[in-house]
Amino acid sequence: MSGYKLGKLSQQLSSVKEAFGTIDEPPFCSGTVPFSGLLFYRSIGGAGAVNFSSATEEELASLAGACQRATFGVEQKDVLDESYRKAGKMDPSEFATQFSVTPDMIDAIRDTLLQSRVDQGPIRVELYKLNVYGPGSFFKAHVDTPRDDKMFGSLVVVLPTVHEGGSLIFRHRGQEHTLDTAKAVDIEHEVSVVTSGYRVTLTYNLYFSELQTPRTAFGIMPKEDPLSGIKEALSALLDDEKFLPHGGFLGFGLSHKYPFNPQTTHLEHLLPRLKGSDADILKICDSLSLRTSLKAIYHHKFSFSTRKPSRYFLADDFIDLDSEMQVEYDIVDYLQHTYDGTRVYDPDGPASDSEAEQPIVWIKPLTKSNSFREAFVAFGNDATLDFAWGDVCLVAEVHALGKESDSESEHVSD
Ligand SMILES: O=C(O)CCC(=O)C(=O)O
Ligand SMILES: [Fe+2]
Repeated sequence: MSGYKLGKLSQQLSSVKEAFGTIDEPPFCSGTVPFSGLLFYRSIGGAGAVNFSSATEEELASLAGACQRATFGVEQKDVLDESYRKAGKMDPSEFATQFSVTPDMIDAIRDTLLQSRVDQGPIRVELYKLNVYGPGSFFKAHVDTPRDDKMFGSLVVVLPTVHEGGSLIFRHRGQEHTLDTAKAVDIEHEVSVVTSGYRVTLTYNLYFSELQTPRTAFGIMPKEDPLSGIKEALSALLDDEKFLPHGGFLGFGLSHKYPFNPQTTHLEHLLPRLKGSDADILKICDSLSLRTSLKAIYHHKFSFSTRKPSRYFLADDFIDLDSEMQVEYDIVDYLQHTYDGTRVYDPDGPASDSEAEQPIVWIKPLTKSNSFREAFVAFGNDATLDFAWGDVCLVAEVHALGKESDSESEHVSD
């Protein structure tokens, strides 16, 4: 089982990786819709209104004056720090607007962010806040915290006012994008300093309104399956007897970020929540009858100092290392001796030296989009606090040649 190398298959594997690379959806989209209506709000001792067909500086200054200072979330707490976020906020109970999100806008979001390939069910849109960014306001780079596990993104509507600065800037895969109106999901973004005027936004949270079950979803089937080419490429690779002849795993880094708590979340409950291209991968693997599951993948922090960790532990669920008294081995060895899971190595990396390791071929590179850190007491010369780094990834099991790939055979050992 040890020492498997990909060798001559690299060409075929590259085309499978390339095919999977094409299913990633953009993490944001933008568009413009006309609006010239009114916004009413509660102010101290009365009410105010702004007419967005011709909002004046004075009207907007009054709206800004009726706002509270905006906070932001850090580790599940709301924090006020004007060196990080300087803006006004108003809760939906304090205002009413004639602006509404139309079904057309929701369709555009579905088509772009979710790509309509997987039936993700209806989208629920909930007004979350009004924000006013006056002169000198900004919001430094951050990633939004999903309100719950059904939230998949947010919609920011920039109302028509005269202002300069205040661009929404996204960073994704090393590229920077600047937008005026946006719908963002789980990627880093910031609002640049407003240099003059007032930038007024309405933010909506976007949710899947039902529990998502892409595995059994019954939706409108597209005429032609857009994933068929990818399925064929993967199927050809799996049929090649030189590919993982003794079995192993296909690994898929997740594109999206999911809300979870390693102490309380079970990975099997997260599986039906996969969205967009992550859900597509599940669909592709299901269609080829591969056993697919989410795994918590652990490695030691020192692995981060080398270019790429070459050994990991694939755990069937999150492991609560805080409750461990002390860990005497290398964390990957320790986990393997103590928990359900498998030690894996990348056949592109250094050769495996252990019979107990299985190869994992990364069809989509492991990402850090769902990484977490677990503290434990390491026992060396001294007992010191140490960390294991974990991430969540999707894996599909590839069975050894000549073995059935259905779940009946999993109890057969060799
Ligand atoms: O105002 C914007 O464009 C985005 C604001 C933002 O990032 C947030 O509220 O989390
Ligand atoms: Fe944000």
